[in-house]
Amino acid sequence: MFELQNVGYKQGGVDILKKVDWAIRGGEHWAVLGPNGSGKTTLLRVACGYQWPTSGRVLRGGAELTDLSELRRRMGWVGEELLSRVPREQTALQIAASGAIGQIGLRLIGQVDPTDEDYQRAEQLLVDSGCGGIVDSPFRVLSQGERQKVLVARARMTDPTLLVLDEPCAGMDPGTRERFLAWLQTQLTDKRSPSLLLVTHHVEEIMPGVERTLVMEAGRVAAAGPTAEVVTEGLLSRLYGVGVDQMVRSQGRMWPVWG
Ligand SMILES: Nc1ncnc2c1ncn2[C@@H]1O[C@H](COP(=O)(O)OP(=O)(O)OP(=O)(O)O)[C@@H](O)[C@H]1O
Repeated sequence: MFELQNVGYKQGGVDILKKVDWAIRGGEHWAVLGPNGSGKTTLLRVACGYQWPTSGRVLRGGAELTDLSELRRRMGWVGEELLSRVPREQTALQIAASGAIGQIGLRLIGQVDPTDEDYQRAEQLLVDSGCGGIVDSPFRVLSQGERQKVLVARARMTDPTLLVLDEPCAGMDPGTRERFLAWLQTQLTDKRSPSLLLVTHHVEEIMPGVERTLVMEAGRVAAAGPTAEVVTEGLLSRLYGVGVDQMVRSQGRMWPVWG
């Protein structure tokens, strides 16, 4: 689907990304792990076409990209920055439908409104994600889990081939998080879903459907491949500077017991 070859990103004389090679094929779901400041967000911004690398190549479908907006159109992004820009008084349906016109919520004047078909599609996406009961609720009253689902529905309005979820469980209580992750697992196994990139600091959030993991360390790819092979006690201890006493494996998930 897309490929980064020998990608570097330098800002203010600092190498933020160094010699990154990464290829994502259609239908693959990836987790992206790495300590704070290791370059995850920068990598995804390059991968999704929000910024050019300062060296290396970005390919899509085997051909080198010359137009980043082409890449951006095929990517959906759900993260903290987006969450903070949502107009809180607008309804779940309005927020979801605004994805069809490339906006975060609707402006009251001077814009092209979503069509009736867009609203129907947005409602269907919300219903399919178990949010049928909150379509007319203002965003401000929604739970953290519902907010994430509304933003996923918004991102899916343009049929992205790849969807980035940047720390979607941040701030969720354990019950909300587990219900959200159970829902995410159903999305991962649904053939209609786009490929997913899940950025997280918590290994246990890597659901069984996320079969591959890329690990960033100081701007480089420290490891990439099948999650079960890549995510080991030794790697986690080195990455985070805290020992892992044991890794509990249960129902396809891994729970590190930090020492
Ligand atoms: N525009 C910028 N100018 C200078 N330095 C930057 C810029 N953007 C990011 N950095 C630096 O690059 C490094 C990687 O940042 P990035 O946000 O990609 O890391 P991250 O792995 O996503 O971190 P976190 O887990 O904390 O979100 C950090 O040291 C950050 O301070």
